[in-house]
Amino acid sequence: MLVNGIWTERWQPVQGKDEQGRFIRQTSSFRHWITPDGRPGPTGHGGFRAEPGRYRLYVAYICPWASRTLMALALKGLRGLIDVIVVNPRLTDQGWTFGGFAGADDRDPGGARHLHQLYTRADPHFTGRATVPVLWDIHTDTLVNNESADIVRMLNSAFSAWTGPGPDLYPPDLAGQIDALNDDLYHRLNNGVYQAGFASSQQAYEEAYDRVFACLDELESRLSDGRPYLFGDRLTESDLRLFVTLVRFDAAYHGLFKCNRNLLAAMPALQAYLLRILALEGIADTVHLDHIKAGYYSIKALNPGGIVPAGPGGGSSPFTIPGVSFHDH
Ligand SMILES: N[C@@H](CCC(=O)N[C@@H](CS)C(=O)NCC(=O)O)C(=O)O
Repeated sequence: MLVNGIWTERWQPVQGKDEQGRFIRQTSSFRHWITPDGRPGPTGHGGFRAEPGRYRLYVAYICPWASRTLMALALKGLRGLIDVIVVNPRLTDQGWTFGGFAGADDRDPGGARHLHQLYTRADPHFTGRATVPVLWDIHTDTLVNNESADIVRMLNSAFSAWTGPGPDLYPPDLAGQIDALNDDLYHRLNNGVYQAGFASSQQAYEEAYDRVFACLDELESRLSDGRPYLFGDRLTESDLRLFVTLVRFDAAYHGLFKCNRNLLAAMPALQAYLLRILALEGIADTVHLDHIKAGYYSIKALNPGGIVPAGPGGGSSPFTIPGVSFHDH
C-alpha cells in the first residue's frame, strides 16, 4: 500500500480487521464523476465530461469489483469509447503490475509500471491501497474514480449521447429496491466470501460462512419462480453484483475461501441464472477463469505453495455451455 505517496512492500491481503478478527475492506478515495456535460456528480469535482477516447479503465480480471465495471461497459456498448487496460492477475510486492501474463496488457499506455504509480500521479501524498478498478482521465492525467459502484452508475447514464440509452441498469422506479438489495448482497455475499476467506478467527469465519449460504439460499428461492433476473424481466446493477461473485464461486471461493457447504453448480436456479447472464452479448468476454484462478490462488497468506487447482471442470463446469464461446483468455 501507499503511505504518504511512498510504496510500502509490506502488503497484506487483509485490508483491516476488527477486534473479533473480521475482515474490513478499505473505503475508496477518488470519487469524481463523468457526467454528460462535465458538471459534478453526487460526489467530487466537476470537469469530467463524457467524451469518447478520453477515459481509460484499469481492471484485473480476477477482481469482482473491476469485473462489474467491465460488464457495464459491455452492456452499455462502451467498449469502443473507453480504453480498457488489464493488469497481471497476481498481486506482487509492488501490488498490481503490467505485463507477464497471457491476456493481460503488456504495458500501460500512460507509462506506469505498477498501478500504484497512477495513484501517486493523481495525488503525490496518497495514503491507502492501490486498488482496481481505476477510471483514469487521459486529458487531465488524473484519477477520476476508484469505486466500482460509482463507476457502474456513471457508465449507466453519462455516455448515452453516443450510445443511446441501452438497458437501464438503475431504473428510477426500482432505485430504492436496488440500493437495498445491493447493500445486502455486498455485506452477506460479495464481501461475505472475502470475510470467510480472510477471517483470522474461527468465529469470524463461521459467521461469514453462515451469512454467505443464507444469502445464497434466499437467492436460490427468489430465482426459483422462473424470473430471468433478480427484479424480473429487467437486468439491473444488482444482477451485475450477484453475477461477479457467482462466476468466481466454484473456481475460487469454494476452495480457497472455504465457502464449501456446496458448489454453486448444486443450486439449480442460481446456476441457470449464472449461465443466462453469461450468455448475454459481451459478458463471456469479461470472464477469464485462468486469471481468476491464478490470481486468487497466488494469495500467499491463504495458499503458500501457490498450487492452482485443476478443477472445477468436466461436465458440470459452468463454462461448457452450448452457444456461449468462453475463452480462457
Ligand atoms: N471499493 C472498491 C474495492 C476494490 C478492491 O478491493 N479491489 C481489490 C481487488 S478485488 C484490490 O485492488 N486490492 C489490492 C490491494 O488491496 O492492495 C471497489 O469496489 O471499487
